[in-house]
Amino acid sequence: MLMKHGMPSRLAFLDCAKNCMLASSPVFRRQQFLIRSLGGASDHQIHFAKMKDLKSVEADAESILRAITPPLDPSRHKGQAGKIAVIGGCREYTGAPYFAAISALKIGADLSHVFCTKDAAPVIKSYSPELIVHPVLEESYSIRDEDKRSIASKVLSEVDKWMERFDCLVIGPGLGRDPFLLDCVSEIMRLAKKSNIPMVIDGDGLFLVTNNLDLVSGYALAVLTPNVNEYKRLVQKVLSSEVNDLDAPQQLLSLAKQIGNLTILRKGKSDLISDGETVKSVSIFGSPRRCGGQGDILSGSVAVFLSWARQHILAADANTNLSSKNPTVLGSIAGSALVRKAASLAFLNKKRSTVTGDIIECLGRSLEDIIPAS
Ligand SMILES: NC(=O)C1=CN([C@@H]2O[C@H](COP(=O)(O)OP(=O)(O)OC[C@H]3O[C@@H](n4cnc5c(N)ncnc54)[C@H](O)[C@@H]3O)[C@@H](O)[C@H]2O)[C@@H](O)CC1
Ligand SMILES: Nc1ncnc2c1ncn2[C@@H]1O[C@H](COP(=O)(O)OP(=O)(O)OP(=O)(O)O)[C@@H](O)[C@H]1O
Ligand SMILES: [Mg+2]
Repeated sequence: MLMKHGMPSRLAFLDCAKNCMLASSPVFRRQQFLIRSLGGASDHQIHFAKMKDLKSVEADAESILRAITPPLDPSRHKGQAGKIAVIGGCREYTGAPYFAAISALKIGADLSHVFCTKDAAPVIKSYSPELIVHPVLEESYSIRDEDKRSIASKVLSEVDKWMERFDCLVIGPGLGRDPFLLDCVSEIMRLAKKSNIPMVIDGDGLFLVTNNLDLVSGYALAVLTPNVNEYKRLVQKVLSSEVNDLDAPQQLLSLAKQIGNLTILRKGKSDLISDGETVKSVSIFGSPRRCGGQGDILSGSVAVFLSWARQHILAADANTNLSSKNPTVLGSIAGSALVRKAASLAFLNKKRSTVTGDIIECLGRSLEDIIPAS
């Protein structure tokens, strides 16, 4: 029924208007109720059946958290519990990289770095003396065209000096979308891949990789953590289709497989995690507050747990008891579960006024409830 330029015909328009009126009429709603009572499969029932499938893949997140969280052993030295670097923070956004980096420390990482623009650095430093902040990135507005090449190579060498020390990078919280800055970050990602450093990619990092899939394609140590918008863009780009909520696990599996078996953590009412081989869900009760910044806590948390899962798997050799031995999946499950638990605890205290900082303050206690420090 489409005419030239993809415009619907008048007939189709009338049909659609009739259906809308029908759907809202009391007679139609009563008919639907009768069909449901008599056993006809309504959309709701089909949806419920799929939700039941989804339940069967619920991860045993607490066991994973217990298995991969390292003991507080006095013989360990600084750095062994993890060194994380967040690549993000620009003129507009200074909160997001701070949330990601401080969350990593509050969970138990030893060192947390932030690589951000020169403008953002003093602001992020002023939030916390705990973070190591490198003012190395540049946006187009602050440089001349003829200087771009030399500045790009300077940025890269500044980050390269540190690269081998990191257990995981978080790419994207508050990064912005400046083309020059994103070109530099693409090069940083290529460096990280060469050194086999895991990467959690979030926020504007997802904007970058959705348009440049080669940056992560086939890299098993990458985790993408899309929110609803970011997931939609990824599905449209990679699968050339729309998001299918009725078959969410299957679609996520195809997406992860298609990009080359990296791990995707799809955030939502339940978080879904897939590496293209399996799909797990984390449905622990979280918070009904949707204040900005909760995804940033998650990206920093996944980075820490991913590093711990890698250490655990290496140390435990083949004897480890975990059903998934993919550290990116284990790290995603652990991060998702802990952030949701912390969000629910924060909401218990603060109700409607819960903000991201309140959730960060609950990370420690939430982990303590699962695996006490002593
Ligand atoms: N306190 C902070 O500093 C926070 C910063 N945040 C950062 O904010 C940035 C955006 O994240 P969101 O979760 O809001 O992103 P979303 O993709 O969910 O949407 C952001 C907004 O940008 C619009 N948009 C979509 N495509 C665009 C494009 N190509 N160019 C310009 N605008 C576009 C969307 O319509 C939406 O209104 C990320 O860097 C993220 O990390 C958030 O994490 C929230 C907290
Ligand atoms: N409807 C929901 N119910 C419960 N928890 C949710 C819901 N939606 C998201 N979450 C949880 O909130 C956290 C952040 O997800 P969200 O989709 O808000 O990320 P985001 O949009 O990237 O956040 P940010 O503002 O940091 O960019 C995740 O831990 C996710 O599990
Ligand atoms: Mg986000």
